[in-house]
Amino acid sequence: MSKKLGVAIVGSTGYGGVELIRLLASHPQAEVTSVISSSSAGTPITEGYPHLTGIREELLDDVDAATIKSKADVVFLATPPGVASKLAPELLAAGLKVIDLSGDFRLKSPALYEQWYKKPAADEEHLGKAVFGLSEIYAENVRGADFISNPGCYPTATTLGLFPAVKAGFIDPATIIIDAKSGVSGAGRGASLGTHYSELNENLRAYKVNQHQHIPEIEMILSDAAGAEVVTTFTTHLVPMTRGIMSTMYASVRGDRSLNDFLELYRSFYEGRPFVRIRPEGQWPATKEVWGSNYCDIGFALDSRTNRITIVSVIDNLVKGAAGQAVQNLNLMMGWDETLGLQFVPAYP
Ligand SMILES: NC(=O)C1=CN([C@@H]2O[C@H](COP(=O)(O)OP(=O)(O)OC[C@H]3O[C@@H](n4cnc5c(N)ncnc54)[C@H](OP(=O)(O)O)[C@@H]3O)[C@@H](O)[C@H]2O)C=CC1
Ligand SMILES: CC(=O)N[C@@H](CCC(=O)OP(=O)(O)O)C(=O)O
Repeated sequence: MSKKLGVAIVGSTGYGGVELIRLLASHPQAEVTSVISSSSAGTPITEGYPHLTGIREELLDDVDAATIKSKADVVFLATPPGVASKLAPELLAAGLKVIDLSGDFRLKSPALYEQWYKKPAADEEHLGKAVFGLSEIYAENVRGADFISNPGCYPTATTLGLFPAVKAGFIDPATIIIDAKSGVSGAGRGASLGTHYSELNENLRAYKVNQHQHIPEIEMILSDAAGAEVVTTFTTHLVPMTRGIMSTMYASVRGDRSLNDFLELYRSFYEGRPFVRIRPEGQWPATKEVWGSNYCDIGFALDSRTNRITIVSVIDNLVKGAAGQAVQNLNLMMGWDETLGLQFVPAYP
């Protein structure tokens, strides 16, 4: 049997990192050879994650480029904003391929990053080198690349739902309004006032209204689809559930289009892309229907009274929104079938 590709995970003690461990455990061509922690090196990962007992018993490694290179060929960075901007250049210089799950390399303008993330941006040279990996849209750029910037969870659900209609001119981009909701694992493992049980349970709250760091990322993708600058309204809500994102999008339809025109457009746009599933008329996707899987499910309704389209797009934030899409990008980078290690049936109910 041929040797598998060695993969290291920085931030393996976080939710994105531990989801990478789960997905890569059944990957036929890649294996995790180093799980890394900046704060708990030398302790077993099972201390923080007993569900990995008997699956990953080794000790956590320290963050060190030379050690990572001695154990792996590809490194995933599942770290908070502001870490990859410093670490990725060192890892690339050591000869590693890098897939960054954070927002550090998505926006190409340092000023825009600093405006929305309120942190110093990565250097312009590396911002220019990072390939933005929204897999279904930019697969051609990802194939053969060495450095991938994985998209955000909300931008993935939102732009997969909007891109074909904007690109085809079926909707007026200036009229788009995006109403998005996320489960709490989207905020990572660290506890905070807004995410602890009694604040979250039996509650629904809007947050970061008009200030969310994913707004410029969504606008970057929609502007690419439109071929002109698009600005948009995007409101996020925290839902008392663990996993899942639903983006509900509204826009005015251009010209005389039927619902069937939209269904045909989307089916043809995503033909051969197994992780996007277009729902038939009248069937609305729900977050549970993609739970634990790499699917993005999209449903539509056209209101003839207002001539507005409603598009609902759902993903699992930790899979298609983070670790799953990162593995999909690994597959594309390596020239493998993009579904390797990702053929999970959603866990239902
Ligand atoms: N959760 C989600 O649904 C999604 C998350 N993302 C992005 O992915 C990244 C990871 O998110 P998530 O896993 O949820 O976050 P978590 O907070 O759960 O985990 C982040 C991990 O990063 C490690 N870390 C912290 N500081 C450093 C450092 N200076 N150097 C190296 N490692 C460090 C920590 O582990 P340790 O202390 O052991 O080093 C921590 O466990 C974030 O940028 C997030 O925005 C993107 C899409 C979706
Ligand atoms: C529920 C929740 O709090 N979600 C986070 C998603 C953070 C994230 O994934 O941030 P980057 O993609 O920018 O790294 C948020 O809304 O900020």
